[in-house]
Amino acid sequence: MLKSWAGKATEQDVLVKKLEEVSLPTDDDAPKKAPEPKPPSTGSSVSQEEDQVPKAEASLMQKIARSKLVTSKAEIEVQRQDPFSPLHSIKSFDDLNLTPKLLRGVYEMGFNAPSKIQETALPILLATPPQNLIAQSQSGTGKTAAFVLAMLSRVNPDNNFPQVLCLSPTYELAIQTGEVAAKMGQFCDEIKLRYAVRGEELPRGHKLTEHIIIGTPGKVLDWATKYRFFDLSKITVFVLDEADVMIATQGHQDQSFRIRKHLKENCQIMFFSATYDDEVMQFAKGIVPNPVLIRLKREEESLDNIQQYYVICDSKEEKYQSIANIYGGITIGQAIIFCHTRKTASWLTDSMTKDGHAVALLTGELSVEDRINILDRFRVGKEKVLITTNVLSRGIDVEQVTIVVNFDLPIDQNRQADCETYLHRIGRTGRFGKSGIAVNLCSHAEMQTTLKQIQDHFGKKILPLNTDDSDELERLND
Ligand SMILES: Nc1ncnc2c1ncn2[C@@H]1O[C@H](COP(=O)(O)OP(=O)(O)OP(=O)(O)O)[C@@H](O)[C@H]1O
Repeated sequence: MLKSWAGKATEQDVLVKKLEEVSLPTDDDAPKKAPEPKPPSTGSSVSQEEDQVPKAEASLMQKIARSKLVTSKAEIEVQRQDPFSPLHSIKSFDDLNLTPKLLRGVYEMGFNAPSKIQETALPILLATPPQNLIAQSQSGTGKTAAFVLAMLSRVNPDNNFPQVLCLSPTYELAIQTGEVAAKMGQFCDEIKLRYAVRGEELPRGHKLTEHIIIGTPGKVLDWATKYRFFDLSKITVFVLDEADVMIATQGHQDQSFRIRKHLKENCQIMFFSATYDDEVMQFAKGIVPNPVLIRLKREEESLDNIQQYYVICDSKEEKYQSIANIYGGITIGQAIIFCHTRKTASWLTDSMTKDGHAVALLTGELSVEDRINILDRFRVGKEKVLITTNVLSRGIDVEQVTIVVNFDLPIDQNRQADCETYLHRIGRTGRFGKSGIAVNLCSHAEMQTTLKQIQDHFGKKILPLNTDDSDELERLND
């Protein structure tokens, strides 16, 4: 068993328990971020407090709640700086020349074949000479498993000092990565791991002997440069995980750059992110010289098997009536209803419960553990309807969902249509080639503005639906 010297919880249960005790994100070595300024209120139904959870918390929840690998129709796009370097994709973990113990760990985890990102990334990560990599693919596609495998296989256990360094944006995400490393390396007794996270203290003058360090930037920087517990110039593999979350945690960019400056030129650098906007790219470029760039191409076809409708409703009571009609008129597998604020979500939950429906409410004020319990109940069908906010807009698979209702249309901070969130929300239905229905409840004014922006963005017509007409509703069953 790979030894973790952190003295920290290494079991999922314990971790989840611990999460209850800390309010996230609690990475206390990161300077606190000032709250985002709230957009001015417009007096509409979306003017109450929005329900946004911090990126780190959302990412953690996805990691813990995910039941399996996310399958993606998107293709991998590879951009290489060096067109002559050998690059081939592998179809089996056996092709990677891993040590037998490591290979056993991989199979023990139930990984029969590499995922798409792993097929492409692993040959690059394990190539000789080592190549730098910037990889982007959506959450749940197997990035963590890919770089953890690379980290473990690059360790030289004869050298008893830190050689592999992995930076995570928060304590909890660092522990999650360590858990994967511990599982994958369960037969590699000789490899040792140490967490550099808050709560871990070492006596002055201590020299680390563990091979892998997984930690948060502030703590790692302190350990390496202030206390000299280990030598950054001896690091041969440097992994930066969750770059998009890292950027959202103030101070981490700067600390990561400072760590980076101490690394030797030949240190292999791997950079992973689920999203890839300009800020992430800037960050990546500052850290990774001459990288191979791989990314999952954007999925454009995701709306194809979803019938999209809108219903004109000028008050929340009218919206409620619409939902009641839909509920009475069509055969629903399971439904998710998205509201913009916790307040609306609670009101809707109370109203539906009073009318005798079994509904569940999932909002950001709940602990991560409670949210996961609610999702688990919904997954097994204990409730047919899940009412939620943007807390759940991305990343969670529930295969039985046949209808998604936007009680409020998704808008961004500038009160423009948030097309990405729309895609993620309605992408909760119609998964794996099944057809799904998305119903948007909106006012006349919103139909002409936000809904039109969404329609134009995706180039797909959103049709009117009269929920008072039972024949029309009946036709949705076809
Ligand atoms: N080759 C594989 N075969 C089967 N399951 C896999 C494979 N690779 C990863 N998984 C599983 O799929 C899930 C998602 O993998 P992983 O956490 O590596 O994804 P990720 O892209 O890092 O996600 P995130 O962006 O949330 O960190 C995990 O439960 C993991 O155990």
